Amino acid sequence: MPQLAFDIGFFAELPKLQPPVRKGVLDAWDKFDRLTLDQLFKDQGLKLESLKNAEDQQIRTIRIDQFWRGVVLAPPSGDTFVLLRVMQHDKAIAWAKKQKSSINQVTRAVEIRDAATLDAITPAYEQIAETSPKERLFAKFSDGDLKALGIDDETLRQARTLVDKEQLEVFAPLLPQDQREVLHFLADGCTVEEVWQEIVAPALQATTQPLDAMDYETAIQHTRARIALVTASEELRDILEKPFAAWRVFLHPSQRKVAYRASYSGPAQVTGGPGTGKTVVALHRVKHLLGHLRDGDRILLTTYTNALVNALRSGLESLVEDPELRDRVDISTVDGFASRVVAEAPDALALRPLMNNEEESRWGKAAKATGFTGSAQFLAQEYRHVILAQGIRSLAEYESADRRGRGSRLSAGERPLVWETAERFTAGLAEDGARTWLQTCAEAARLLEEKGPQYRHVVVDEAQDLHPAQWRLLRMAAPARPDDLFIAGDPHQRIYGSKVSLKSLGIKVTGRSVKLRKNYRSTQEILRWATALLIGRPIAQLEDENRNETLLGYRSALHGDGPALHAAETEEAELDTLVAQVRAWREAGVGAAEIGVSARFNKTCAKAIAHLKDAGVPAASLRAADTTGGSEAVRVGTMHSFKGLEFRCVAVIGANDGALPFSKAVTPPDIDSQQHETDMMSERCLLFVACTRARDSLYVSWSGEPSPFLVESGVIAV
Ligand SMILES: Nc1ncnc2c1ncn2[C@@H]1O[C@H](COP(=O)(O)OP(=O)(O)OP(=O)(O)O)[C@@H](O)[C@H]1O
Repeated sequence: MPQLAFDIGFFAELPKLQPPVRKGVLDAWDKFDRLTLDQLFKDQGLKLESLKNAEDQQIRTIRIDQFWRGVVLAPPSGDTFVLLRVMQHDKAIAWAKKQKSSINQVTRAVEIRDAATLDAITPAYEQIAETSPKERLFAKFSDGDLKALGIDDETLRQARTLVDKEQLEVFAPLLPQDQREVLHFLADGCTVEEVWQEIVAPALQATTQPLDAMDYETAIQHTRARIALVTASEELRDILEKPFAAWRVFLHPSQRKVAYRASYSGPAQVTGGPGTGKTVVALHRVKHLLGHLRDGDRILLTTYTNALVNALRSGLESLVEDPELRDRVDISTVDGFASRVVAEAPDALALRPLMNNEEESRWGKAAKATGFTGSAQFLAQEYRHVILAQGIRSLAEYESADRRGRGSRLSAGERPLVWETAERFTAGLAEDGARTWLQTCAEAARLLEEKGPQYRHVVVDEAQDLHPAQWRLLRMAAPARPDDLFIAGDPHQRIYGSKVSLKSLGIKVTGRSVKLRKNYRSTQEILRWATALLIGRPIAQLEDENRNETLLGYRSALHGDGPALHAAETEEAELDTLVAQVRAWREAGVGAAEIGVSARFNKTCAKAIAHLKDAGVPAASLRAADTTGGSEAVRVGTMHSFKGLEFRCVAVIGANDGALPFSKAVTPPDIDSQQHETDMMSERCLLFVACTRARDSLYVSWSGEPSPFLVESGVIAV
């Protein structure tokens, strides 16, 4: 039976296709499903035509409607066809004629390249290279190494002509996708071994069969990272209706390898820069675990904010169809989980959670009562980063506690007074029926220690900001067995001032840790700009705080404009320009809810909402839009609340000196020098997080003096 499969290149263009064209795709798929091979080739409506003067007679076109054509790979044997692109008639014909298909000898995957354009431009680059004083870009790699990574003879010839990364950017979109990635990784400084692990090893996992260079039927089945086989029209309809949901169907080989590994002997970790699909991998891992769950077993899937809980819930709904299976997953913030455990305890007391701004004044009061003369900020941090972090329950434990990581001096003689003040603080809370969130987590961990774990697996997203008390709770939530913890996080996105490493918590992921490098969200231009904010700043790993993380090989295959920057004289003028920018996006066809506006402070967000509304643009705060169903409003929220989210267009406003870094969020160096450094880094990461939420367009503005982060990193001209 013939069938029409779908190439990832088609999905990438899908959001731009109008509904009638998508319907045409569905009808075409239906024909492939219904007709015999002979009928297909004869069908006058479909016109499965080969093209004159084409590079490859296997590349044909089909009619989608009067104006649109599909470009199809139609192998000479087998009956699986692949829809590569849907384009307007003339463009489709021109594009189709230039493409050539092949089967990669190493990865065994089907590849498509723009052979005509590559042939046309390569001689010119060969000439440039001969006279260029620069060393060739891949000079240090032998032909043997490159071939072992799947670089074929044609690409090898082209790669050998390149002298710099700019030239590679010219060739890259024309090359077969895997080979393009191999060259990008090597050009970015990755080793042959790293690239092999990233690209070749996962592809080889999919097959052990010997290669027949003409057996497209088998090769198509093996190209799961780029070619989707759809078995039912409902499934295709669902895919066509959710054009941004390609992640459900296609996983990059490195993503698939992590998510669908049969089993991990202990905790496993996936890291990677923003937009590399860590959340996607976490969701697929949940799907995999659900497929192997024993009777009565359950999964806990956690993240950081309620907005992200909602996103995970809808992600899981689209990935796992069976509602009964989905019911075996509890999705919650870690704090939400802690509250539930505590509330379910037989002698549970209903304690109100303490708000952050209340905490410091309570520390002030406790210090006054005991006569401690240091600052309330010092006490709050000592409690958070030493006492709660180490789960200390007595003066004796505190007296022998390791204060490494704290940059403030405290003599042995001072510890009893600090401890007494901490006891005064907690007693005050208990009298008032209140508890900090971290205390709730600590209490929940204690209860689970008594009662035993509630889950078979725990999957943690946005892991980089969790506090040791939260980790202890998660550790207690599942028994220490294979596949107990699956952890996704990015240390470049730490925005809450803790620098906890898994190693220090006794969670060992060595040998079970994978880094993702390909960004699926933003354009390369936006990424390059945003990553410059962090370049040269050491970022401690999630796994081990004594080792630094890098963004080596981190890149996007998407291209577009870089960020638009705007310096305003006053805040009022800045908000006027924001309105103009949002209007321009709307006029270009971007839906209101696809636009996110982010600022450092709530008050700036409130002003932006008011300003947009006054100008007739629907706008709502992130939280309100979620609860009131304001689906047709521009989303406005603080940079903290933007964590983990994404929008087609993002405006980051108020990037001023005084806002980033915000002095109240940064511990003064004389109170704690190390915490000062950590807080400064968090502020910098906050700007990075906000900017990396953008898919197509990023706009950054400030009034008065710009943030020193923008100036120091050289991303704005001053
Ligand atoms: N294999 C894939 N194919 C297509 N799209 C993908 C793929 N993997 C991820 N994406 C898309 O890329 C975007 C980013 O994915 P995701 O949110 O999982 O990344 P992340 O690493 O968790 O990001 P962040 O750390 O910034 O929160 C999403 O729109 C997702 O649908």
